[in-house]
Amino acid sequence: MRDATTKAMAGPRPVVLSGPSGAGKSTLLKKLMKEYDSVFGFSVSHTTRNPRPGEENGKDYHYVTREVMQARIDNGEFIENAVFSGNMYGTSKAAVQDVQAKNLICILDIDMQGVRNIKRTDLSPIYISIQPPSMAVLEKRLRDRKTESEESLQKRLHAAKVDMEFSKEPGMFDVIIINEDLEDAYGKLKETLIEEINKVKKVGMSS
Ligand SMILES: Nc1ncnc2c1ncn2[C@@H]1O[C@H](COP(=O)(O)OP(=O)(O)OP(=O)(O)O)[C@@H](O)[C@H]1O
Ligand SMILES: Nc1nc2c(ncn2[C@@H]2O[C@H](COP(=O)(O)O)[C@@H](O)[C@H]2O)c(=O)[nH]1
Repeated sequence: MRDATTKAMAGPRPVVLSGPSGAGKSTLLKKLMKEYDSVFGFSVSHTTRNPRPGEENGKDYHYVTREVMQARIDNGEFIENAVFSGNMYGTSKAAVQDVQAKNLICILDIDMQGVRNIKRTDLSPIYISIQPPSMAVLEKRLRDRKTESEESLQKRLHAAKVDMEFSKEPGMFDVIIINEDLEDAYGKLKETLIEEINKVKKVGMSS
């Protein structure tokens, strides 16, 4: 998995947001990208899952068939890939390079398998885990989101238990943020990233 392609274009340090499905990763990263649109760029992953209402191809994900995804993986186009809740997901080299070429902070929203795989690359991101306050709250958020079938919901809750244990492994994450109150969690996320944000802003002002 060690790969120098993304390192060659190194600019600001990328950011990995991970944590259980439903913990609030997308909610937090959308807030961040809205407030700092000229600082962050989202690494648009590929997936074989169906788009949810309101999601856009090329913006939220690149939606592909299993055949296309597998062919691209076999062709070495991905930095990491994983199967989550029965669907394939992956970060392409192009997704990261597109953001890095603009000198923006590249944000990856990936599961724990992705975190393990990214740790074997040269990307060297800041690793942040977004955690729910409890499994009960997580289940309520996932149910209220109304995006999952009962089967998918159960798979995601099972993965969440494993994920929350995994996040306790020493050194796995630079920062763990409990997303109970959204504004508090967002404040902690900004605090964690403010140094990198200011670096990018400074370069933007001098160019
Ligand atoms: N602090 C919060 N308080 C209450 N609801 C929240 C909070 N943060 C997020 N939510 C809600 O919880 C649901 C799950 O959030 P979100 O979709 O951002 O999770 P996620 O971690 O990105 O999930 P996935 O990995 O499945 O994409 C959403 O409906 C969102 O509006
Ligand atoms: N390893 C990877 N995981 C990814 C990637 N893109 C998203 N994800 C993770 O999948 C689950 C489910 O996402 P959802 O959009 O179907 O709810 C979530 O934990 C994401 O973080 C990827 O490229 N690689």
